[in-house]
Amino acid sequence: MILGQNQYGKAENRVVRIVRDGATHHIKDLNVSVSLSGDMDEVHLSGSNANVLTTDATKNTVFAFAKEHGIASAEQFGIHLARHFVTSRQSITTARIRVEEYAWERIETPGPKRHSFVRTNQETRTAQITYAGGPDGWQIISGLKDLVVMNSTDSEFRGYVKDRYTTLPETADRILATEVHARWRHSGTDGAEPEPGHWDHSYAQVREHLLHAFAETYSLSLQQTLYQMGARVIDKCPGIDEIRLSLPNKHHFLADLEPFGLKNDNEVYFAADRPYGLIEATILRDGAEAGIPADLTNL
Ligand SMILES: O=c1[nH]c(=O)c2[nH]c(=O)[nH]c2[nH]1
Repeated sequence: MILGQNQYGKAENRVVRIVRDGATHHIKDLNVSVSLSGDMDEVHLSGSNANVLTTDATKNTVFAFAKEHGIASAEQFGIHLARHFVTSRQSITTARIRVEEYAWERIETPGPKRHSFVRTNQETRTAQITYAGGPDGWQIISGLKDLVVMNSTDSEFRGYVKDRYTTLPETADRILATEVHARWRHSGTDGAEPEPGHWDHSYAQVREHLLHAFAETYSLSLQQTLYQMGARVIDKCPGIDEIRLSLPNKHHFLADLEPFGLKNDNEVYFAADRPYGLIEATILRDGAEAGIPADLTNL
């Protein structure tokens, strides 16, 4: 038998970095997972730990880098870490850094103190940085998850296959709601430090395009809406070659009010949490090769 693909590292390092600018403080709150691979046959086969950088040290590196380099963005922090692991040890050939970022909003109060925050309840920003060495060894995938959106009209669903198990009534006016889970891959990344604010600006742009495309599309299906959302990003963001969207259809069924002698004129819905339709697709720039895995749940 042979040893197949393997990787190791410390998962879910919860690192919070405070920047104190006088009375005004800033917070970065990340969940960072490090995964290293390379010449690790012997630790599995003979038990020699000679090539093993401990997962404990990878954890320590995350916290030390938060101090030494600061956290400009999830992407930039991941780039620093990935470069460090691959360039500092010959036995490590690939580093994959996954980051979730939790957003805090300032609680604005009268007076000079600016150190209170409330966790925003919207999406979680994500990033995955993989570095396999050399100038071309970078892959940077940004993303978001749990961004819940709803259109209360301008959505229909008709003309689908009717087999003997089909009971769903056609509708020309329904609620369309989903929880956006998106990943997008940046092209031409060489790990160089872009201008300050680059990654935040890029993130804000993609988020805006996704939301606007969702709002502006008259939907004939969630599949069609998904394509419009992804296509908008590829069209408007030249530095992004690929985007994958995973959209659960958060079904809203008309509540049956007839037993109570009430007419339901598209006003009262039952928001079902499961089961849900799950609509997923990748949209690619012409000529680009797919690099984002199909199953986003582990990303
Ligand atoms: O937008 C939709 N796409 C489907 O494929 C589907 N299937 C279903 O039952 N409802 C919906 N809605």
